[in-house]
Amino acid sequence: MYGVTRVLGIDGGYRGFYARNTIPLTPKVVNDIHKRGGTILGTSRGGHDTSKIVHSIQDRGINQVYIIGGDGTQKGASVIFEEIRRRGLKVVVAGIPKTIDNDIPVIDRSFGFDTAVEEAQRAINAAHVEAESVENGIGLVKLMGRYSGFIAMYATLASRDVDCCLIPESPFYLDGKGGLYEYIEKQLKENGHMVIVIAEGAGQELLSESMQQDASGNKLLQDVGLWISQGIKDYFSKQKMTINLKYIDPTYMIRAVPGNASDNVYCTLLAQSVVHGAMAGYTGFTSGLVNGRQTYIPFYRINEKQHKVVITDRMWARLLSSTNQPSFITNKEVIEDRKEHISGEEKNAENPNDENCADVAPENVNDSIP
Ligand SMILES: Nc1ncnc2c1ncn2[C@@H]1O[C@H](COP(=O)(O)OP(=O)(O)O)[C@@H](O)[C@H]1O
Ligand SMILES: O=P(O)(O)OC[C@H]1O[C@](O)(COP(=O)(O)O)[C@@H](O)[C@@H]1O
Repeated sequence: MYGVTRVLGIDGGYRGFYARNTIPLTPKVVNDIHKRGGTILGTSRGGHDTSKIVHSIQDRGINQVYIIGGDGTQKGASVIFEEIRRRGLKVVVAGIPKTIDNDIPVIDRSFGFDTAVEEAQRAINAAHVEAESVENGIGLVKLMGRYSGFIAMYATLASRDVDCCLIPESPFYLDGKGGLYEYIEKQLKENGHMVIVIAEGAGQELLSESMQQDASGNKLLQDVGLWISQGIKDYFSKQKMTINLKYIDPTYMIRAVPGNASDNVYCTLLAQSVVHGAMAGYTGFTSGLVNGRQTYIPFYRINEKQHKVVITDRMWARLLSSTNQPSFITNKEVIEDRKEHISGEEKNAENPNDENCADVAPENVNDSIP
């Protein structure tokens, strides 16, 4: 449509700009990639050297850069965009949101999320079958989600076999009245089995803090699944009650599957519209669906904050009423949280540019660069 003759793939994330050879991308090369998991380009953490990246873009004569990744990647893209602007180059920088955690704000969802929720059903089903087959069976499934519990929340809502869903946004406690152990005991006494879903970032404040980071600076989390399995076993052993706990960690198996039909359609839509935006001369934006509509969102809006489950919102309330689990929070905390949320919304209403991306426009490379 646009008569482009050369498309280069950057191998292995940001460091691939300056440390690796490029991969020529032709229609033949990319024809089947939606049927495979992972990435033919490779991925990495760390290695964002802005100056070297922009030098490489200049040296190779690249005039449009499309960057696919999560919140860290979008931040990196924004820094590249600023440097390109500072150097006065006529190069478009556009982002495509990709993370199964769904922690990118503004957009309806990032691609891969829907697939992850669907694939998580297999693990939850297995946990349910195992738990139901034995006396006092507990099936425990860990799902991804460092800071945002969307996969756990949606997988729980979709399955309806889950009795308790624990996410990073909803602090919980273990012992005493209203605590997790009391709830598990009640469920086992009433139903003889139960299924728990836990997001990898849930309850991290209860574990000893890890000081380790990955190359991108993300904190390396402790395995909350193993930790809570042990806690549950210890509790019931003290209660002299026999339980059968099966812990399933399907996290990388879920991340490695090919996208489902809905994610494939979403990718087509994102890919086509990001190219149309770049060809129209827009730059410094991420492409994404907002309330079902295709939009171009300036980097500064995408990078403002992380998208998280709001535990005083309806979706979490729906989850609580479908699992019947305790909310682990007091009324006072709900009121405080709600107040905070509402005051945030009011602030945005006063300044719609802060929250409504329809009112903010990305830059046009032809206008902004001399
Ligand atoms: N604030 C930042 N500025 C520049 N580069 C960043 C920033 N945050 C992350 N990056 C880079 O973005 C890449 C991806 O970030 P990472 O956090 O690993 O994954 P994700 O994009 O999935 O959140 C890494 O190469 C990392 O170095
Ligand atoms: O491959 P790694 O480095 O172990 O990544 C694991 C992390 O990647 C994720 O799947 C996605 O996180 P990011 O979006 O930050 O890359 C997390 O849920 C998980 O903690």
